[in-house]
Amino acid sequence: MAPSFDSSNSLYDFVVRDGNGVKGLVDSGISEVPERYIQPLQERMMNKHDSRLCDVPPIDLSKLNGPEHEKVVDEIVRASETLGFFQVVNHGVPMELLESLKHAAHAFFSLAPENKAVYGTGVSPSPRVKYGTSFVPEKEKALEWKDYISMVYNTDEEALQYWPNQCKEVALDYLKFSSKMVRDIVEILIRKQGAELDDSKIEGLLGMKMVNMNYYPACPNPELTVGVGRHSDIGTITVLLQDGIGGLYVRVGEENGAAKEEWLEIPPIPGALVINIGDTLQILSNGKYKSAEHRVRASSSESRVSVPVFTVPLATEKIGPLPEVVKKDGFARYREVVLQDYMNNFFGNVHAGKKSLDFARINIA
Ligand SMILES: O=C(O)CCC(=O)C(=O)O
Ligand SMILES: [Fe+2]
Repeated sequence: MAPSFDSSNSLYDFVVRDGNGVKGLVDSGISEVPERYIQPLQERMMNKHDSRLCDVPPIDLSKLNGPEHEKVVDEIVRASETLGFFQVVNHGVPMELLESLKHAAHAFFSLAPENKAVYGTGVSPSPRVKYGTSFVPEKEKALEWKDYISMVYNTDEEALQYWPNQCKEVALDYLKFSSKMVRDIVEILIRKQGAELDDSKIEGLLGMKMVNMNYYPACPNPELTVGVGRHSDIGTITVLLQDGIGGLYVRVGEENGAAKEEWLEIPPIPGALVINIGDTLQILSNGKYKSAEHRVRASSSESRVSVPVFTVPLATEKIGPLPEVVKKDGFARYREVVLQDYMNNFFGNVHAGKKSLDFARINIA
């Protein structure tokens, strides 16, 4: 018997406060998306078959170590300057680990609600581990159809002590195996802007790492809601593992020649990882690299999981356009910001496309 939520508040309490999440809502037997999840018309995502697939072939990262080095560098730079999204293969993360990560995500979200709720805000045994739902539910008019667990890396010991048993080992391995690729790509992109950063500056830019596991339960009316609303990520780059269900879309902007707003689907490619540029690289490059605006459609048939690793500068780091680029351009598009302030602004507001960048933007008359 499906529960009746006689007010929007009782639904909010069930999903958010009591930690049942969207998964709990679906498991309770609902047959349609509750009012609280219905997005305004302009944010809804139309039928899956109405949009084009992004057909750019994945970039083979192993070729960075061979005679085609420059060609691969160009592919990475070009993708970062246009869509801000690309896929990579031969990336150094073992295939079996990718499979284990998807299983681990399902294992964690299959736990009984009370076993996930122990990682909720205010009760989690570590401030660096957080289970939640939607993005900032206390501020959102319409909630997002997603539950997540987020794990910020500090030390191995801490991760093994506090991250959930169902996923801690694989999440830690994933973070380690992907770190080299993240560093290589970020170094390539910075060098292409004519800047040489010393090791300590690079470490500062890559200083904070967070692994998330996202869970999007099968949804009775995917056309009325969103899995994740339009946003850009705030860090340097994000590495994302998606399963085979699909539903990740990136916005093609006017700068890429689109006449009107268009969203391309980033198709699941077995064994590939998705890379997207975050706000930090857009700011550092004075706008040359495009932090990608993206969103996720809920799926009607099966639950979907995705596992991003976010690489973000240290909270104390000051981020501004690289002096070499400002010199070439003759002006700065962004002011220098302290990353902690930038994050507080991002996590304190609902998803709203690339509005997060306004926090650092200098309005040029
Ligand atoms: O699930 C996905 O494919 C993307 C998720 C995402 O954009 C995020 O977690 O920032
Ligand atoms: Fe994202």
